[in-house]
Amino acid sequence: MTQPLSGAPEGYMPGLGNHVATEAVAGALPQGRNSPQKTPFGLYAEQLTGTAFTAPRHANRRSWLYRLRPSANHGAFTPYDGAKLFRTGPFTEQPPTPNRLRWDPLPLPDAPTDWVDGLVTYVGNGDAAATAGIGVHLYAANASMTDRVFYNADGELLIVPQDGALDLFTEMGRIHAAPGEIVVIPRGVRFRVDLPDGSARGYVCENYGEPFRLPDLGPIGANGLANPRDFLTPVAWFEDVDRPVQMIQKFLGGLWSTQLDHSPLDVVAWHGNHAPYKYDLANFNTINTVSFDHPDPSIFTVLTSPSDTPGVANCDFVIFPPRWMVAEDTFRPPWFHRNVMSEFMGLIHGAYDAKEGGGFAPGGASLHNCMSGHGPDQAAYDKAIKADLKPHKIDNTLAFMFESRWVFRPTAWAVETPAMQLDYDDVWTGFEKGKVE
Ligand SMILES: O=C(O)Cc1cc(O)ccc1O
Ligand SMILES: [Fe+2]
Repeated sequence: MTQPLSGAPEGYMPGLGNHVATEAVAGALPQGRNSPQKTPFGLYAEQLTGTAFTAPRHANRRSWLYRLRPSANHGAFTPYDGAKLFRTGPFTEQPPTPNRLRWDPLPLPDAPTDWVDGLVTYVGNGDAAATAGIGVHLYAANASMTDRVFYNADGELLIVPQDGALDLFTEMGRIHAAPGEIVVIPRGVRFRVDLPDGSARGYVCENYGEPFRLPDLGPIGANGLANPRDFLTPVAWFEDVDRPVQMIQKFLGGLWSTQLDHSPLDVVAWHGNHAPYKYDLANFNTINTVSFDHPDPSIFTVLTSPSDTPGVANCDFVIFPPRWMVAEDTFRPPWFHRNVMSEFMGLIHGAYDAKEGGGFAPGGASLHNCMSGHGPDQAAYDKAIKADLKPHKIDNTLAFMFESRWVFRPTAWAVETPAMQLDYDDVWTGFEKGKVE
């Protein structure tokens, strides 16, 4: 097995977007060419692309997989009737709403439910067919995927565990992800999810658009925010399993299933740069003011999916990690604002500094769409204007935001569930009027 380079835990290779080569069995990887006439061990060579063949080199993503059987080796797909709350853009179930929405955490299911069936779509935007926009899902699961594998033809999946770790067995290797880490599974990569803690909850950003990449750093310089070497890609791993395995895919919103007589997680070796990866958000190098004012949260961008307009993201994945607050003569929490970009937020643990009055709980979620006024609740406001502005560490907290140029539309489930808080607007009532002489 390829051993990781220095610094990475065993089983992972450090770096993001690198062209790597890895084999689970020595000698499985063809040398010097991608598709030799005779492959080692009679493995089947297959190219998996994440971008068009002709995408510019800096954006081009593809990998070569060497597997026990060609992945074309399956029968017809028929409609799959599980995962009943999993939705895809265009989102038309509900009219777009300018209302600010907030949800209590998603309860764990009563019946045995695995990661795929436990996905619940809250909001989304764009259109998977147009390769623009994102779907935002939460999952609550209490069963591992046994003899079931999933892949998504509609986009990549950025998974944010909130409660309970995930063991992801992918075509390209194994990833263990605990709350505080994130995982990205590229479009098309097949995987199943085990729940080592027995149950799990978390968030998923399904990205129909340009794959996530690191943001440019501009005047910050060559280092900072999420550093490339902290991203971890698994080494090759495979299972040689000859028994019935159900393969589910999502294809333009439709869920389809087919039965294989083997596990499709049978890639013995691979090379390329289209691969899953994980990242521990604790490694984020947080940059903030050391003088005054509250900078825009774009300084907290971990990954960005650009749109075709420079600087205007299809989706930015932004975090609000533990950090020192030192700003002088400054209202330190998020200010009141109305944004052109739309914001979906979640909380992994702790409390969020703009909401002191309760209601935004770990596992909960909120939506503030384009031009919807929002910001600190009254408790956060009152505390901040009275605060003694000593250096203060905001600790034991981890919130995040999926921010998008496209307005989010809720699903029917999201506005009908009792988890939606009907009184969210009230957090901005009761502010005392300013007194003008
Ligand atoms: O609305 C939010 O809480 C997210 C947010 C945080 C911040 O520090 C500045 C702007 C912003 O939208
Ligand atoms: Fe905001």
